[in-house]
Amino acid sequence: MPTRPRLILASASPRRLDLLARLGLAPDAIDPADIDETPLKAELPTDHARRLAAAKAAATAARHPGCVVLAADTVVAAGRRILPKAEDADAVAACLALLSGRRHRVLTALSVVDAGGVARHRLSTTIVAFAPLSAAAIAAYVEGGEGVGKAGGYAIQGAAEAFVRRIDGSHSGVVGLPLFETRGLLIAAGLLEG
Ligand SMILES: Cc1cn([C@H]2C[C@H](O)[C@@H](COP(=O)(O)OP(=O)(O)OP(=O)(O)O)O2)c(=O)[nH]c1=O
Repeated sequence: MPTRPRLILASASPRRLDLLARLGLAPDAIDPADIDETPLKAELPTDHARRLAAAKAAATAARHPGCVVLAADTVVAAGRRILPKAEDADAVAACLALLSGRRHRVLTALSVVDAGGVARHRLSTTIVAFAPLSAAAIAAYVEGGEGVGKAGGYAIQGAAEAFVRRIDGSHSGVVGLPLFETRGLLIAAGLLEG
């Protein structure tokens, strides 16, 4: 039986590690790519997510020839607008005020470079509908501190799931690693049985 290639997770995100474990996989190494995540001028959210996931995978794969490398990028988009990773409490409040009572997209782009150096890509798109949020509800969420550092200023895996009226797509995709698409790419890379 051929030996399975080593798996490198090109991500510093503990959430992605946990989600990978749900596929029965533990990476042989974690080696995040350190790339500039600034959107290009007028870059569309889907293009941005795809570009960053591919760049993360390529940067890490260059350091691990002969290994399978998995990278992802999650973007919260309101229309054509890319929401920032909320830097502080004010940014979290601004994101939630923008998302209140409306639908937005959460895009997670995946890139897997296989042991032969072939890159494959997938995009998971999820529509999330938020309830209208009162100033008090936003203040309480900001106070909890969960939204800082998160794309779009919230984390569905925490208290913010209570704001979600409806989700169409992939819950794991919103958290950061869509399991359906990840499984497909890892089967193609020979790391999982089809
Ligand atoms: C919308 C949403 C975002 N997020 C956050 C986590 C991240 O801060 C952000 C996505 O940022 P990413 O740049 O995709 O990932 P990362 O910076 O966490 O890790 P790496 O680049 O090393 O892979 O989205 C959640 O955790 N839950 C959610 O529901």
